[in-house]
Amino acid sequence: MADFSARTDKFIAFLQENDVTISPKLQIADLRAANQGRGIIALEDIEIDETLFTIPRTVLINSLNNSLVQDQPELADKLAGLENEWDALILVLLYEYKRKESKWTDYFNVLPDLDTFEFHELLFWNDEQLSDLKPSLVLDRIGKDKTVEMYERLVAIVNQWNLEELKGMTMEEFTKIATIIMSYSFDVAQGTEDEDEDEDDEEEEEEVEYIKSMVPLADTLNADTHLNNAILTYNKNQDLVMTCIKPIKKGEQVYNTYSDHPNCEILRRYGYVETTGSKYDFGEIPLTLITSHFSKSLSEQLVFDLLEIITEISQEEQEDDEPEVVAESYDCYSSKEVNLTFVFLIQLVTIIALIHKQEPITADIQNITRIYKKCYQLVESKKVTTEFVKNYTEILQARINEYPPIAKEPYDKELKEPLRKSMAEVVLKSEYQSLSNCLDVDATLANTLDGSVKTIDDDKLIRNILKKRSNEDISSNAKRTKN
Ligand SMILES: C[S@@+](CC[C@H](N)C(=O)[O-])C[C@H]1O[C@@H](n2cnc3c(N)ncnc32)[C@H](O)[C@@H]1O
Repeated sequence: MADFSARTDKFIAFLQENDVTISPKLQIADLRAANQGRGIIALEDIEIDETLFTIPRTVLINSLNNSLVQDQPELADKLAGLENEWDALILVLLYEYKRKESKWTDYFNVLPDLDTFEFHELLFWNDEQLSDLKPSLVLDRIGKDKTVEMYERLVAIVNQWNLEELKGMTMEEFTKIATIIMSYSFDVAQGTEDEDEDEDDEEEEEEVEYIKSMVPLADTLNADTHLNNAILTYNKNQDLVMTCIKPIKKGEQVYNTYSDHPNCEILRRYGYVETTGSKYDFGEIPLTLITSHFSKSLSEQLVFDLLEIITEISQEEQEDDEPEVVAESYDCYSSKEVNLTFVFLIQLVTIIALIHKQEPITADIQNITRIYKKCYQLVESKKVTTEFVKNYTEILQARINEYPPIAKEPYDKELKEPLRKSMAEVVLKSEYQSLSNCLDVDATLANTLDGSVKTIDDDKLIRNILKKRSNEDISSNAKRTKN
Protein backbone atom coordinates (compact mmCIF):
# COMPACT_ATOMS: atom_id res chain seq x y z
CA MET A 1 0.00 0.00 0.00
CA ALA A 2 2.77 2.43 1.02
CA ASP A 3 4.64 1.62 -2.18
CA PHE A 4 1.46 2.13 -4.23
CA SER A 5 0.78 5.59 -2.83
CA ALA A 6 4.46 6.55 -2.92
CA ARG A 7 4.44 5.74 -6.65
CA THR A 8 1.30 7.84 -7.10
CA ASP A 9 2.96 10.77 -5.27
CA LYS A 10 6.07 10.56 -7.44
CA PHE A 11 3.89 10.38 -10.55
CA ILE A 12 2.07 13.56 -9.50
CA ALA A 13 5.45 15.28 -8.94
CA PHE A 14 6.55 14.10 -12.41
CA LEU A 15 3.39 15.60 -13.95
CA GLN A 16 3.94 18.92 -12.21
CA GLU A 17 7.61 19.05 -13.24
CA ASN A 18 6.50 18.49 -16.84
CA ASP A 19 3.94 21.31 -16.86
CA VAL A 20 0.82 19.17 -16.66
CA THR A 21 -1.85 21.26 -14.94
CA ILE A 22 -4.45 19.41 -12.89
CA SER A 23 -7.69 20.77 -11.44
CA PRO A 24 -7.47 20.95 -7.63
CA LYS A 25 -10.87 19.24 -7.63
CA LEU A 26 -9.28 15.93 -8.66
CA GLN A 27 -7.44 13.18 -6.83
CA ILE A 28 -5.69 10.06 -8.07
CA ALA A 29 -7.30 7.29 -6.03
CA ASP A 30 -6.41 3.72 -5.06
CA LEU A 31 -9.30 1.68 -6.47
CA ARG A 32 -7.68 -1.74 -6.16
CA ALA A 33 -10.42 -2.94 -3.78
CA ALA A 34 -12.84 -2.57 -6.72
CA ASN A 35 -10.39 -4.28 -9.13
CA GLN A 36 -9.82 -0.96 -10.91
CA GLY A 37 -6.19 -0.14 -10.07
CA ARG A 38 -5.71 3.61 -9.99
CA GLY A 39 -8.43 5.99 -11.09
CA ILE A 40 -9.35 9.64 -10.67
CA ILE A 41 -12.13 10.88 -8.40
CA ALA A 42 -13.73 14.29 -7.87
CA LEU A 43 -13.08 16.01 -4.53
CA GLU A 44 -15.75 18.60 -5.36
CA ASP A 45 -18.63 18.95 -7.82
CA ILE A 46 -17.45 19.58 -11.37
CA GLU A 47 -19.49 21.32 -14.08
CA ILE A 48 -19.79 20.53 -17.78
CA ASP A 49 -16.96 22.07 -19.85
CA GLU A 50 -14.62 22.46 -16.89
CA THR A 51 -11.04 21.57 -17.71
CA LEU A 52 -9.91 18.58 -15.69
CA PHE A 53 -6.27 18.64 -16.76
CA THR A 54 -4.04 19.96 -19.54
CA ILE A 55 -1.11 17.97 -20.93
CA PRO A 56 1.63 19.48 -23.10
CA ARG A 57 2.81 17.26 -25.96
CA THR A 58 6.35 17.10 -24.61
CA VAL A 59 5.18 14.65 -21.94
CA LEU A 60 3.73 12.16 -24.47
CA ILE A 61 5.63 9.08 -25.56
CA ASN A 62 5.32 8.11 -29.21
CA SER A 63 7.50 7.29 -32.20
CA LEU A 64 8.72 10.92 -32.34
CA ASN A 65 9.21 11.63 -28.64
CA ASN A 66 11.02 8.96 -26.62
CA SER A 67 14.35 8.01 -25.03
CA LEU A 68 15.34 5.73 -27.91
CA VAL A 69 15.51 8.61 -30.42
CA GLN A 70 17.05 10.84 -27.78
CA ASP A 71 19.83 8.29 -27.25
CA GLN A 72 20.17 7.26 -30.90
CA PRO A 73 18.93 10.16 -33.11
CA GLU A 74 19.84 8.22 -36.27
CA LEU A 75 16.85 5.93 -35.53
CA ALA A 76 14.28 8.75 -35.83
CA ASP A 77 13.72 8.30 -39.57
CA LYS A 78 13.67 4.54 -39.31
CA LEU A 79 11.03 4.62 -36.58
CA ALA A 80 8.94 7.13 -38.49
CA GLY A 81 9.26 4.95 -41.59
CA LEU A 82 7.86 1.79 -40.00
CA GLU A 83 4.67 0.79 -41.77
CA ASN A 84 2.86 -0.45 -38.70
CA GLU A 85 2.48 2.20 -36.00
CA TRP A 86 2.30 -0.48 -33.30
CA ASP A 87 5.82 -1.64 -34.14
CA ALA A 88 7.38 1.74 -33.38
CA LEU A 89 5.54 2.19 -30.10
CA ILE A 90 6.36 -1.33 -28.94
CA LEU A 91 10.06 -0.74 -29.58
CA VAL A 92 10.17 2.61 -27.82
CA LEU A 93 8.15 1.42 -24.83
CA LEU A 94 10.23 -1.68 -24.33
CA TYR A 95 13.31 0.50 -24.51
CA GLU A 96 11.85 2.81 -21.84
CA TYR A 97 10.98 -0.20 -19.65
CA LYS A 98 14.54 -1.56 -19.97
CA ARG A 99 16.26 1.76 -19.45
CA LYS A 100 16.80 2.16 -15.72
CA GLU A 101 16.37 5.94 -15.63
CA SER A 102 14.60 8.22 -18.06
CA LYS A 103 12.46 11.32 -18.09
CA TRP A 104 9.45 9.00 -17.82
CA THR A 105 10.64 6.70 -15.00
CA ASP A 106 8.02 7.93 -12.51
CA TYR A 107 5.35 7.46 -15.15
CA PHE A 108 6.47 3.90 -15.89
CA ASN A 109 6.34 3.17 -12.17
CA VAL A 110 2.55 3.60 -12.24
CA LEU A 111 2.06 1.55 -15.43
CA PRO A 112 1.56 -2.23 -15.09
CA ASP A 113 4.79 -3.89 -13.95
CA LEU A 114 5.93 -6.45 -16.53
CA ASP A 115 7.00 -8.96 -13.84
CA THR A 116 4.23 -8.70 -11.26
CA PHE A 117 1.05 -7.26 -12.83
CA GLU A 118 -1.72 -9.77 -13.54
CA PHE A 119 -3.03 -9.03 -17.01
CA HIS A 120 -6.60 -10.26 -17.60
CA GLU A 121 -6.87 -9.48 -21.34
CA LEU A 122 -7.87 -12.62 -23.25
CA LEU A 123 -4.37 -13.18 -24.67
CA PHE A 124 -3.37 -14.23 -21.14
CA TRP A 125 -6.15 -16.77 -20.54
CA ASN A 126 -5.40 -20.50 -20.82
CA ASP A 127 -7.59 -22.88 -22.82
CA GLU A 128 -9.59 -24.00 -19.82
CA GLN A 129 -10.37 -20.42 -18.83
CA LEU A 130 -11.26 -19.55 -22.42
CA SER A 131 -13.67 -22.46 -22.61
CA ASP A 132 -15.88 -20.62 -20.08
CA LEU A 133 -16.53 -18.06 -22.82
CA LYS A 134 -18.14 -20.56 -25.22
CA PRO A 135 -20.14 -19.92 -27.41
CA SER A 136 -19.05 -16.26 -27.61
CA LEU A 137 -17.50 -15.40 -30.96
CA VAL A 138 -14.91 -13.29 -29.14
CA LEU A 139 -12.97 -16.57 -29.00
CA ASP A 140 -12.33 -16.19 -32.74
CA ARG A 141 -10.80 -12.74 -32.24
CA ILE A 142 -8.12 -13.32 -29.62
CA GLY A 143 -5.44 -13.27 -32.26
CA LYS A 144 -2.68 -15.41 -30.74
CA ASP A 145 -1.38 -16.23 -34.23
CA LYS A 146 -1.20 -12.56 -35.18
CA THR A 147 0.72 -11.83 -31.98
CA VAL A 148 3.33 -14.45 -32.87
CA GLU A 149 3.61 -13.01 -36.38
CA MET A 150 4.08 -9.49 -35.00
CA TYR A 151 6.64 -10.68 -32.46
CA GLU A 152 8.69 -12.34 -35.16
CA ARG A 153 8.56 -9.21 -37.28
CA LEU A 154 9.81 -7.10 -34.38
CA VAL A 155 12.61 -9.51 -33.50
CA ALA A 156 13.77 -9.17 -37.11
CA ILE A 157 13.73 -5.34 -36.84
CA VAL A 158 15.66 -5.44 -33.54
CA ASN A 159 18.35 -7.57 -35.19
CA GLN A 160 18.44 -5.57 -38.40
CA TRP A 161 18.79 -2.28 -36.54
CA ASN A 162 21.18 -3.85 -34.07
CA LEU A 163 19.23 -2.60 -31.04
CA GLU A 164 21.47 -4.16 -28.37
CA GLU A 165 19.18 -3.28 -25.44
CA LEU A 166 16.19 -5.03 -27.01
CA LYS A 167 17.90 -8.14 -28.32
CA GLY A 168 16.63 -10.45 -25.58
CA MET A 169 12.95 -9.41 -26.02
CA THR A 170 10.83 -12.42 -25.08
CA MET A 171 7.40 -13.30 -26.47
CA GLU A 172 5.97 -12.62 -23.00
CA GLU A 173 7.52 -9.16 -22.72
CA PHE A 174 6.34 -8.36 -26.22
CA THR A 175 2.76 -9.50 -25.50
CA LYS A 176 2.61 -7.44 -22.31
CA ILE A 177 3.90 -4.29 -24.00
CA ALA A 178 1.45 -4.73 -26.88
CA THR A 179 -1.35 -5.19 -24.34
CA ILE A 180 -0.36 -2.04 -22.46
CA ILE A 181 -0.47 -0.15 -25.74
CA MET A 182 -3.89 -1.59 -26.53
CA SER A 183 -5.33 -0.64 -23.15
CA TYR A 184 -3.48 2.62 -22.36
CA SER A 185 -2.53 4.40 -25.59
CA PHE A 186 -4.44 7.15 -27.38
CA ASP A 187 -4.57 8.05 -31.06
CA VAL A 188 -3.58 11.69 -30.77
CA ALA A 189 -4.54 14.07 -33.58
CA GLN A 190 -1.59 15.92 -35.06
CA GLY A 191 -2.06 19.65 -35.49
CA THR A 192 -5.79 19.95 -34.76
CA GLU A 193 -7.49 22.73 -32.95
CA ASP A 194 -10.66 22.27 -31.02
CA GLU A 195 -11.94 25.72 -31.85
CA ASP A 196 -12.36 27.67 -35.07
CA GLU A 197 -12.70 24.50 -37.07
CA ASP A 198 -14.52 24.78 -40.34
CA GLU A 199 -17.09 22.08 -39.72
CA ASP A 200 -18.37 22.08 -43.29
CA ASP A 201 -14.98 21.32 -44.67
CA GLU A 202 -15.09 17.56 -44.48
CA GLU A 203 -12.03 17.14 -46.66
CA GLU A 204 -9.96 19.06 -44.18
CA GLU A 205 -11.18 16.79 -41.39
CA GLU A 206 -10.20 13.70 -43.31
CA GLU A 207 -6.66 14.93 -43.56
CA VAL A 208 -6.08 14.83 -39.79
CA GLU A 209 -3.31 12.40 -38.95
CA TYR A 210 -3.14 10.51 -35.71
CA ILE A 211 -0.14 9.29 -33.81
CA LYS A 212 -0.42 6.41 -31.36
CA SER A 213 0.85 7.82 -28.09
CA MET A 214 1.11 7.12 -24.39
CA VAL A 215 -0.52 10.05 -22.59
CA PRO A 216 0.41 10.18 -18.90
CA LEU A 217 -2.53 11.03 -16.59
CA ALA A 218 -5.13 10.78 -19.39
CA ASP A 219 -4.44 7.05 -19.12
CA THR A 220 -5.05 7.06 -15.36
CA LEU A 221 -8.75 7.44 -16.12
CA ASN A 222 -10.81 4.29 -16.03
CA ALA A 223 -13.74 3.94 -18.40
CA ASP A 224 -17.44 3.20 -18.17
CA THR A 225 -19.77 3.13 -21.16
CA HIS A 226 -22.76 4.29 -19.06
CA LEU A 227 -20.98 6.82 -16.85
CA ASN A 228 -18.54 8.42 -19.32
CA ASN A 229 -18.15 12.02 -18.15
CA ALA A 230 -14.87 13.20 -19.69
CA ILE A 231 -13.29 13.38 -23.14
CA LEU A 232 -9.89 14.26 -24.49
CA THR A 233 -9.82 17.40 -26.63
CA TYR A 234 -7.14 19.87 -27.79
CA ASN A 235 -6.60 23.56 -27.13
CA LYS A 236 -5.13 26.26 -29.37
CA ASN A 237 -1.60 25.51 -28.19
CA GLN A 238 -2.07 21.91 -29.30
CA ASP A 239 -2.02 20.76 -25.67
CA LEU A 240 -4.23 17.81 -24.79
CA VAL A 241 -7.13 18.82 -22.58
CA MET A 242 -9.36 16.46 -20.62
CA THR A 243 -12.76 18.11 -20.41
CA CYS A 244 -15.84 17.33 -18.34
CA ILE A 245 -18.86 16.43 -20.51
CA LYS A 246 -21.37 15.51 -17.78
CA PRO A 247 -21.67 17.01 -14.29
CA ILE A 248 -19.52 15.05 -11.83
CA LYS A 249 -20.55 15.01 -8.18
CA LYS A 250 -18.07 15.11 -5.32
CA GLY A 251 -16.82 11.59 -4.63
CA GLU A 252 -17.71 10.26 -8.10
CA GLN A 253 -15.13 8.78 -10.45
CA VAL A 254 -14.05 10.54 -13.63
CA TYR A 255 -14.63 8.13 -16.51
CA ASN A 256 -13.16 8.28 -19.98
CA THR A 257 -14.52 6.28 -22.93
CA TYR A 258 -12.50 3.55 -24.62
CA SER A 259 -14.94 3.62 -27.56
CA ASP A 260 -18.29 1.87 -28.01
CA HIS A 261 -17.35 -1.69 -27.10
CA PRO A 262 -19.54 -4.55 -25.90
CA ASN A 263 -18.40 -6.48 -22.81
CA CYS A 264 -16.69 -9.25 -24.79
CA GLU A 265 -14.44 -6.65 -26.48
CA ILE A 266 -13.83 -4.73 -23.25
CA LEU A 267 -12.61 -7.99 -21.76
CA ARG A 268 -10.51 -8.95 -24.79
CA ARG A 269 -8.80 -5.57 -25.09
CA TYR A 270 -8.77 -4.13 -21.56
CA GLY A 271 -9.07 -7.14 -19.25
CA TYR A 272 -12.20 -6.16 -17.32
CA VAL A 273 -15.98 -6.25 -17.75
CA GLU A 274 -18.80 -3.90 -16.84
CA THR A 275 -20.57 -6.05 -14.28
CA THR A 276 -24.11 -5.03 -15.25
CA GLY A 277 -23.48 -4.91 -18.99
CA SER A 278 -21.94 -2.41 -21.41
CA LYS A 279 -24.15 0.21 -23.04
CA TYR A 280 -22.96 -1.18 -26.38
CA ASP A 281 -23.46 -4.89 -25.75
CA PHE A 282 -24.32 -7.22 -28.57
CA GLY A 283 -24.64 -10.91 -29.23
CA GLU A 284 -23.47 -12.32 -32.55
CA ILE A 285 -25.07 -14.66 -35.09
CA PRO A 286 -22.46 -16.62 -37.02
CA LEU A 287 -23.12 -17.07 -40.74
CA THR A 288 -22.86 -20.84 -40.22
CA LEU A 289 -26.07 -20.74 -38.18
CA ILE A 290 -27.92 -19.01 -41.02
CA THR A 291 -26.49 -21.54 -43.47
CA SER A 292 -27.61 -24.51 -41.41
CA HIS A 293 -31.06 -22.98 -40.84
CA PHE A 294 -31.71 -22.62 -44.57
CA SER A 295 -30.09 -25.95 -45.40
CA LYS A 296 -33.30 -27.50 -44.07
CA SER A 297 -35.34 -26.07 -46.96
CA LEU A 298 -32.57 -25.73 -49.58
CA SER A 299 -29.69 -28.18 -49.92
CA GLU A 300 -26.49 -27.21 -48.11
CA GLN A 301 -24.65 -26.98 -51.42
CA LEU A 302 -27.32 -24.69 -52.86
CA VAL A 303 -27.08 -22.39 -49.81
CA PHE A 304 -23.29 -22.17 -50.26
CA ASP A 305 -23.70 -21.41 -53.97
CA LEU A 306 -26.33 -18.78 -53.23
CA LEU A 307 -24.15 -17.07 -50.64
CA GLU A 308 -21.34 -16.92 -53.16
CA ILE A 309 -23.63 -15.34 -55.75
CA ILE A 310 -25.12 -12.91 -53.21
CA THR A 311 -21.58 -11.83 -52.31
CA GLU A 312 -20.86 -11.22 -55.97
CA ILE A 313 -24.08 -9.25 -56.53
CA SER A 314 -23.62 -7.14 -53.41
CA GLN A 315 -20.10 -6.21 -54.44
CA GLU A 316 -21.52 -5.10 -57.75
CA GLU A 317 -24.57 -3.28 -56.39
CA GLN A 318 -23.23 -1.66 -53.23
CA GLU A 319 -21.24 1.46 -52.51
CA ASP A 320 -17.70 0.86 -51.27
CA ASP A 321 -18.41 2.03 -47.75
CA GLU A 322 -21.46 -0.19 -47.26
CA PRO A 323 -20.95 -3.37 -45.22
CA GLU A 324 -20.86 -6.70 -47.07
CA VAL A 325 -24.22 -8.49 -47.14
CA VAL A 326 -22.55 -11.85 -46.56
CA ALA A 327 -20.40 -11.48 -43.45
CA GLU A 328 -18.89 -13.96 -41.02
CA SER A 329 -21.30 -12.83 -38.31
CA TYR A 330 -24.01 -10.29 -37.50
CA ASP A 331 -24.46 -8.16 -34.39
CA CYS A 332 -27.65 -8.10 -32.33
CA TYR A 333 -27.52 -5.19 -29.90
CA SER A 334 -28.94 -4.97 -26.40
CA SER A 335 -30.59 -1.74 -27.58
CA LYS A 336 -32.82 -3.88 -29.86
CA GLU A 337 -31.08 -3.25 -33.16
CA VAL A 338 -29.36 -5.62 -35.58
CA ASN A 339 -27.13 -5.15 -38.61
CA LEU A 340 -29.26 -4.13 -41.58
CA THR A 341 -27.40 -6.68 -43.70
CA PHE A 342 -28.67 -9.41 -41.34
CA VAL A 343 -32.30 -8.42 -42.02
CA PHE A 344 -31.66 -8.19 -45.73
CA LEU A 345 -29.85 -11.53 -46.02
CA ILE A 346 -32.54 -13.43 -44.12
CA GLN A 347 -35.29 -11.76 -46.14
CA LEU A 348 -33.52 -12.59 -49.39
CA VAL A 349 -32.81 -16.24 -48.62
CA THR A 350 -36.31 -16.62 -47.19
CA ILE A 351 -37.83 -15.57 -50.52
CA ILE A 352 -35.42 -17.72 -52.52
CA ALA A 353 -36.32 -20.73 -50.36
CA LEU A 354 -40.06 -20.11 -50.87
CA ILE A 355 -39.66 -19.77 -54.63
CA HIS A 356 -37.59 -22.95 -54.59
CA LYS A 357 -40.57 -24.77 -53.06
CA GLN A 358 -42.73 -23.79 -56.05
CA GLU A 359 -40.19 -24.36 -58.79
CA PRO A 360 -36.62 -25.58 -58.15
CA ILE A 361 -34.26 -22.66 -58.28
CA THR A 362 -30.76 -22.68 -59.71
CA ALA A 363 -27.96 -20.50 -58.40
CA ASP A 364 -28.01 -18.43 -61.53
CA ILE A 365 -26.74 -14.88 -61.21
CA GLN A 366 -29.38 -13.18 -63.37
CA ASN A 367 -32.19 -14.88 -61.58
CA ILE A 368 -30.82 -14.15 -58.12
CA THR A 369 -30.03 -10.53 -59.03
CA ARG A 370 -33.71 -9.99 -59.85
CA ILE A 371 -34.82 -11.39 -56.48
CA TYR A 372 -32.02 -9.45 -54.74
CA LYS A 373 -33.26 -6.17 -56.16
CA LYS A 374 -36.89 -6.91 -55.23
CA CYS A 375 -35.91 -7.73 -51.67
CA TYR A 376 -33.76 -4.63 -51.50
CA GLN A 377 -36.72 -2.45 -52.51
CA LEU A 378 -38.93 -4.26 -50.01
CA VAL A 379 -36.59 -3.73 -47.06
CA GLU A 380 -35.81 -0.19 -48.16
CA SER A 381 -39.52 0.61 -48.07
CA LYS A 382 -39.59 -0.70 -44.48
CA LYS A 383 -41.37 -3.95 -45.21
CA VAL A 384 -40.56 -7.57 -44.50
CA THR A 385 -42.52 -10.77 -45.08
CA THR A 386 -44.27 -13.06 -42.62
CA GLU A 387 -41.86 -15.92 -43.36
CA PHE A 388 -38.93 -13.55 -42.71
CA VAL A 389 -40.21 -12.96 -39.17
CA LYS A 390 -40.45 -16.72 -38.64
CA ASN A 391 -36.92 -17.41 -39.93
CA TYR A 392 -35.40 -14.42 -38.09
CA THR A 393 -36.96 -15.56 -34.81
CA GLU A 394 -35.90 -19.19 -35.30
CA ILE A 395 -32.31 -18.23 -36.15
CA LEU A 396 -32.07 -15.95 -33.12
CA GLN A 397 -33.61 -18.60 -30.90
CA ALA A 398 -31.18 -21.24 -32.21
CA ARG A 399 -28.27 -18.97 -31.26
CA ILE A 400 -29.78 -18.25 -27.82
CA ASN A 401 -30.12 -21.99 -27.22
CA GLU A 402 -26.35 -22.41 -27.63
CA TYR A 403 -25.71 -20.48 -24.39
CA PRO A 404 -25.25 -22.35 -21.09
CA PRO A 405 -27.89 -21.94 -18.31
CA ILE A 406 -25.74 -19.41 -16.37
CA ALA A 407 -26.19 -16.91 -19.24
CA LYS A 408 -29.93 -16.69 -18.49
CA GLU A 409 -29.32 -15.57 -14.89
CA PRO A 410 -29.54 -11.86 -14.03
CA TYR A 411 -26.29 -9.95 -13.44
CA ASP A 412 -24.67 -10.10 -9.99
CA LYS A 413 -23.51 -6.64 -8.98
CA GLU A 414 -20.02 -7.84 -8.13
CA LEU A 415 -17.51 -10.29 -9.54
CA LYS A 416 -16.69 -13.45 -7.58
CA GLU A 417 -13.62 -15.66 -7.38
CA PRO A 418 -12.32 -17.18 -9.57
CA LEU A 419 -12.27 -13.78 -11.27
CA ARG A 420 -11.85 -14.93 -14.87
CA LYS A 421 -14.74 -17.40 -14.64
CA SER A 422 -16.89 -14.66 -13.18
CA MET A 423 -15.92 -12.22 -15.97
CA ALA A 424 -16.68 -14.89 -18.60
CA GLU A 425 -20.14 -15.34 -17.08
CA VAL A 426 -20.81 -11.61 -17.31
CA VAL A 427 -19.86 -11.67 -21.01
CA LEU A 428 -22.23 -14.60 -21.66
CA LYS A 429 -25.04 -12.82 -19.82
CA SER A 430 -24.42 -9.64 -21.83
CA GLU A 431 -24.60 -11.54 -25.10
CA TYR A 432 -27.58 -13.65 -24.07
CA GLN A 433 -29.56 -10.58 -22.99
CA SER A 434 -28.69 -8.72 -26.19
CA LEU A 435 -29.86 -11.62 -28.36
CA SER A 436 -33.02 -12.02 -26.28
CA ASN A 437 -33.79 -8.30 -26.58
CA CYS A 438 -33.70 -8.64 -30.36
CA LEU A 439 -36.52 -11.22 -30.18
CA ASP A 440 -38.76 -8.16 -29.84
CA VAL A 441 -39.06 -8.18 -33.63
CA ASP A 442 -41.18 -5.03 -34.10
CA ALA A 443 -38.95 -2.80 -31.97
CA THR A 444 -35.74 -4.30 -33.40
CA LEU A 445 -36.87 -3.82 -37.00
CA ALA A 446 -38.07 -0.28 -36.27
CA ASN A 447 -34.68 0.62 -34.74
CA THR A 448 -32.76 -1.08 -37.53
CA LEU A 449 -34.77 0.43 -40.38
CA ASP A 450 -35.39 3.80 -38.72
CA GLY A 451 -39.17 3.66 -38.57
CA SER A 452 -42.03 1.23 -38.02
CA VAL A 453 -41.91 -1.78 -40.31
CA LYS A 454 -44.87 -3.49 -42.01
CA THR A 455 -45.10 -7.24 -42.43
CA ILE A 456 -46.55 -8.36 -45.76
CA ASP A 457 -47.63 -11.67 -47.17
CA ASP A 458 -44.81 -13.67 -48.81
CA ASP A 459 -47.05 -14.79 -51.67
CA LYS A 460 -47.61 -11.21 -52.76
CA LEU A 461 -43.88 -10.61 -53.15
CA ILE A 462 -43.27 -13.96 -54.81
CA ARG A 463 -46.11 -13.47 -57.31
CA ASN A 464 -44.64 -10.08 -58.12
CA ILE A 465 -41.17 -11.56 -58.71
CA LEU A 466 -42.43 -14.54 -60.74
CA LYS A 467 -44.78 -12.36 -62.81
CA LYS A 468 -41.96 -9.96 -63.61
CA ARG A 469 -39.79 -12.87 -64.55
CA SER A 470 -42.32 -14.37 -66.97
CA ASN A 471 -42.93 -10.92 -68.50
CA GLU A 472 -39.20 -10.57 -69.05
CA ASP A 473 -39.06 -14.08 -70.52
CA ILE A 474 -41.85 -13.19 -72.97
CA SER A 475 -40.18 -9.97 -74.03
CA SER A 476 -36.78 -11.63 -74.50
CA ASN A 477 -38.45 -14.38 -76.52
CA ALA A 478 -40.16 -11.69 -78.60
CA LYS A 479 -36.83 -9.97 -79.16
CA ARG A 480 -35.24 -13.24 -80.21
CA THR A 481 -38.11 -13.89 -82.67
CA LYS A 482 -37.66 -10.42 -84.15
CA ASN A 483 -33.96 -10.97 -84.66
C1 LIG B 1 -6.01 3.32 -19.27
S1 LIG B 1 -5.85 2.26 -17.96
C2 LIG B 1 -6.68 3.09 -16.66
C3 LIG B 1 -5.84 3.18 -15.40
C4 LIG B 1 -5.65 1.90 -14.65
N1 LIG B 1 -6.78 1.69 -13.74
C5 LIG B 1 -4.34 1.89 -13.87
O1 LIG B 1 -4.37 1.66 -12.68
O2 LIG B 1 -3.31 2.06 -14.46
C6 LIG B 1 -6.87 0.96 -18.52
C7 LIG B 1 -6.96 -0.20 -17.57
O3 LIG B 1 -7.66 0.18 -16.38
C8 LIG B 1 -8.54 -0.86 -15.94
N2 LIG B 1 -9.90 -0.34 -16.02
C9 LIG B 1 -10.35 0.71 -16.75
N3 LIG B 1 -11.66 0.91 -16.54
C10 LIG B 1 -12.07 -0.03 -15.67
C11 LIG B 1 -13.32 -0.36 -15.08
N4 LIG B 1 -14.42 0.32 -15.34
N5 LIG B 1 -13.36 -1.43 -14.24
C12 LIG B 1 -12.25 -2.14 -13.98
N6 LIG B 1 -11.03 -1.89 -14.50
C13 LIG B 1 -10.93 -0.83 -15.35
C14 LIG B 1 -8.28 -2.04 -16.87
O4 LIG B 1 -7.30 -2.85 -16.29
C15 LIG B 1 -7.75 -1.36 -18.11
O5 LIG B 1 -6.91 -2.22 -18.90
